[in-house]
Amino acid sequence: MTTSKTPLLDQLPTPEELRKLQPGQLKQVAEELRRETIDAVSVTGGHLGAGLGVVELTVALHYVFDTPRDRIIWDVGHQTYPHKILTGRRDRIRTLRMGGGLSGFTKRAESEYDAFGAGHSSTSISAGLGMAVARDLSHGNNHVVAVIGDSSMSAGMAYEAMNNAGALDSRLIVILNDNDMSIATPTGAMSAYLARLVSGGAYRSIRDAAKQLASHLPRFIYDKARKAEEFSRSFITGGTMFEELGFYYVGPIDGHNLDHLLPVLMNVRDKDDGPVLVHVVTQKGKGYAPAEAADDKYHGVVKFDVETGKQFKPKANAPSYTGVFAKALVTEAEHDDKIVAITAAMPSGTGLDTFGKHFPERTFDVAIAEQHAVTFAAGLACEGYKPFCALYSTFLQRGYDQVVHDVAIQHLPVRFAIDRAGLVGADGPTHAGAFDIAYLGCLPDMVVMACADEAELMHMVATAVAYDDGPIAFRYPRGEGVGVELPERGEVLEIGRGRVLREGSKVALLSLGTRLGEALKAAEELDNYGVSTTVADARFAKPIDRDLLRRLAANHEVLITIEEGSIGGFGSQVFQALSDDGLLDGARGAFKFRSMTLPDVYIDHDKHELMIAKAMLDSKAMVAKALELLGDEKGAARVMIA
Ligand SMILES: Cc1ncc(C[n+]2csc(CCOP(=O)(O)OP(=O)(O)O)c2C)c(N)n1
Ligand SMILES: CC(=O)[C@@H](O)[C@H](O)COP(=O)(O)O
Ligand SMILES: [Mg+2]
Repeated sequence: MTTSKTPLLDQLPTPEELRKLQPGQLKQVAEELRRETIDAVSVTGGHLGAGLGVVELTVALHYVFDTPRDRIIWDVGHQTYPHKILTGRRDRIRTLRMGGGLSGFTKRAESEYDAFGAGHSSTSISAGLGMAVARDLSHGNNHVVAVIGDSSMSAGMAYEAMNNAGALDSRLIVILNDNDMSIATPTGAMSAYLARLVSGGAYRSIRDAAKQLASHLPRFIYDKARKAEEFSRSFITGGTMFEELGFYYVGPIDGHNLDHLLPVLMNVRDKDDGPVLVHVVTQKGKGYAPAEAADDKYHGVVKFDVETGKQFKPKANAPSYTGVFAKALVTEAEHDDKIVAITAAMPSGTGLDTFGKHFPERTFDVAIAEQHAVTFAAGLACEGYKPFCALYSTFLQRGYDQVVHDVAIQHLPVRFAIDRAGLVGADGPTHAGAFDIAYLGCLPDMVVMACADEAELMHMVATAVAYDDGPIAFRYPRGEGVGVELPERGEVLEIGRGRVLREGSKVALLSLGTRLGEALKAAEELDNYGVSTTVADARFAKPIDRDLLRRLAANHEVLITIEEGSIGGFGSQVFQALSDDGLLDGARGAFKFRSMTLPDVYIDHDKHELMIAKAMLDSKAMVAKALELLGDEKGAARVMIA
């Protein structure tokens, strides 16, 4: 009979059972929960460090609060693997981030314990305030708790929410999970401020003594003492900014010590008025030596050996697009001292950590503040610099109004290096770079490029450096390139000019971005059906190469565009151009145009290649589409079932 490594956790399928335990048993629950989390992520990969840092907090929250009736909202949601194990999903935790398996973030459709979906940071307080106000409007009495990290607290949205919560004086609990970490080392004044609060030893001891004394006094004296205590606090620590925003600040307390966590959480739970912020200090990667020792605290890991912590990183067959971008930008910056680079708390993810090693004074990590990053870049561009704003496609969505209002309308030459464009695999729909072609292509005066491979990416970096007539963006996917030979330095491309790679006469496949490889494969396959196929690489989603379009429309029966982007993107631009040029006015059936895009749905996480097949954007789907348009429906059907 195998003895379980988690005997107590085995008896806790949901928080109901957890809440029946004695407080003294919770330490063991936390130990077992940490062990289970490490073991699960060792076989799935995913976000580990953040979850390890909130094991005790997770246990304490589900013990003190009547979840799911009391709402717990986790910011970003990458730290919720322990939460998922405790809330009825332990049996599926080893399907994490796999096709058909658990999401790597909170997801309302996945569990009633996931009060709010996440993936992007700094949304928890806004969502929590919404739920608190809804409770008050319907005369409810449940609690609402938002758990937000120190870096997620650096985003403007968090302040908008706290400002409003303070003004409404809503009963809302915010737990600031301060592990002094983001993905990389923390940046910004907020981090320094929190460090001051945490290190204010004098503050803690005086305040603790005053609290002890005050809690035994009659209410009216207690209120006076509380005012005095706030004065002492403001006197000692300059007043917590959170209190200036209308929050009652509690802390900092040790977020790994259940003897501290439980009484404080019970107190704030039973405090019946206004917003409270509990400042807990934790350690990212806590309790797992390889994570504690790592610079990134094992923020994001692939499968690994539990004993040694050694990650099983797959051997790369080609350089990553991110790495090629970073190297190309370094090369360009060696020739142009006006080039500066901006990241929003993603230095390693965007490759700007590499750029920063070469040009530290020209590299800016603005923390999780994409809106600020864009307008900060606009300011730099006003003064003649060449700012490369390197953001994931999905995170650029957070700064969209700034792109329109502060950059495009003012024709400012900001360069947008859009990483993680297209489907991103395990992170799923919250992180998909699905919409950038659509949301940028509709902006007057915006140039939008998409590279077909890593050599093309180098050319686009060089083109962006040279282009000073307004904003320009280039998109590239997560992961490895295709393994093409790389030039020493990128060549400047002619704006708005595509290229033909294969000449045919019946079908034209006009690809944008990295679908080109599959388009060339499709053309080879169509040869077997006697269908002569042209393959062209658009290179630009905007401005459209109208000459190329006219040529393809005039010389082929069928034109198909392909892009790893949503509806409303490149295909729509092409449709607009074809119709404007009267190229769709011919006799019925004379010329057919179709646009292959991501389907108009949110595609759940899976391996990238499986998501692409599901999205019908692989070579098989292209062949089937061409045959269908040529009237060979049977051939098309055969292709799809093969
Ligand atoms: C809007 C947005 N920008 C960037 C990210 C990428 N990101 C994911 S987690 C993370 C760091 C979060 O740090 P913190 O809030 O301190 O949580 P911790 O990982 O330390 O627990 C970042 C920048 C994101 N999820 N959302
Ligand atoms: C939680 C979060 O938003 C980031 O950690 C993101 O998952 C990183 O994505 P990549 O793995 O593509 O860099
Ligand atoms: Mg942190």
